[in-house]
Amino acid sequence: MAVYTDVTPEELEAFLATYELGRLRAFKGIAEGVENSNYLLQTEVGSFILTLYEKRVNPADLPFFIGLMEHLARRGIDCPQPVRNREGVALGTLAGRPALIATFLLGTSVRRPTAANCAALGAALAALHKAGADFTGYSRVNALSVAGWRPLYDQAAARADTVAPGLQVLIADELSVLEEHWPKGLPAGVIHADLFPDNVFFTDGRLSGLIDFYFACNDLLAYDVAICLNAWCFEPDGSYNQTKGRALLAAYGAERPLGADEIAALPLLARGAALRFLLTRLVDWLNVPPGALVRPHDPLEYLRKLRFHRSVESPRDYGIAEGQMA
Ligand SMILES: Nc1ncnc2c1ncn2[C@@H]1O[C@H](COP(=O)(O)OP(=O)(O)OP(=O)(O)O)[C@@H](O)[C@H]1O
Ligand SMILES: N[C@@H](CCO)C(=O)O
Repeated sequence: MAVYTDVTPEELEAFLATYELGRLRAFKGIAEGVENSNYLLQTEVGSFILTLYEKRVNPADLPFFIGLMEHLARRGIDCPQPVRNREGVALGTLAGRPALIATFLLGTSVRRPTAANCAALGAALAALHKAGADFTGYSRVNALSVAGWRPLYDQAAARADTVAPGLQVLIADELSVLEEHWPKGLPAGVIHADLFPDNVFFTDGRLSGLIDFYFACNDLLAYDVAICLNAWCFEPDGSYNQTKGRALLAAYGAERPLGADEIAALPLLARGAALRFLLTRLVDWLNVPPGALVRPHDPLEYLRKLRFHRSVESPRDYGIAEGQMA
């Protein structure tokens, strides 16, 4: 995350007094991430994460996110647990923002995922999809699926070529193709939609937790797989690592076999996922708020990934095993 909204110790102490978490011992802003403001809190009873929701989070969606984290935890998924205040309410207001305290998960994220990490991630993603299947109390449309990309393009188009020559036309072309051919009718359910390595914790080499559910929504399950192929299976030099892709896809498929229609759609879904992150990164890159403690992500990383997906000829190029093809 990042810190966009400053909180004073007095404000925080008054907020904490409404919870059964004891007195505040220490707190500090967390620089990682780009979306919301996050603080690590130490209180008399332990460590917690305080999140203040920023621009991309619609307050109306917060009951979905909070309900989902509670549901997944009940289904055995290791994820942060919203902490309820003395009145039994999880969501509060602090420094003028919607605010949530959640449990702190142990573990660290990996910077350079190995094939074994990718396999663990694939299995955890499938487990998440299965655990989300009976989360029916709330639903949330994916605001950052294909219908949401053109508005992002419109925000960035005029200045896109300042980031890379020719970028505006490339995105416009890609958008037209994806809008016309985006798959319909594939299996859908609750997806995480942002399960990057920085949102997955490992302890002693074992996957120990998933965080950051603030893009979770109801969408195509295979789109979540495509997001993870983008986020986990490329090397720093921009090349796709088929061994990592194979590990991720095989471990996912062992828990939740992909259908032939989902496999056939993978190249297009991966293109869409690359465009989604290219667009949000581009908009953020062009609009860093003055004074914010944030490091914007490089949009061009996703331009390179998009180019790879455009060159793919078959789902086999991602490492789908023969046995997984119909
Ligand atoms: N429940 C938690 N337990 C432990 N650490 C956490 C927890 N939630 C967040 N963090 C820490 O805060 C950092 C930022 O959190 P998070 O990834 O949710 O932020 P974000 O702004 O939504 O980021 P992103 O750019 O991934 O969308 C994480 O990298 C992690 O170090
Ligand atoms: N995971 C995203 C940031 C949060 O949406 C990215 O790397 O662009």
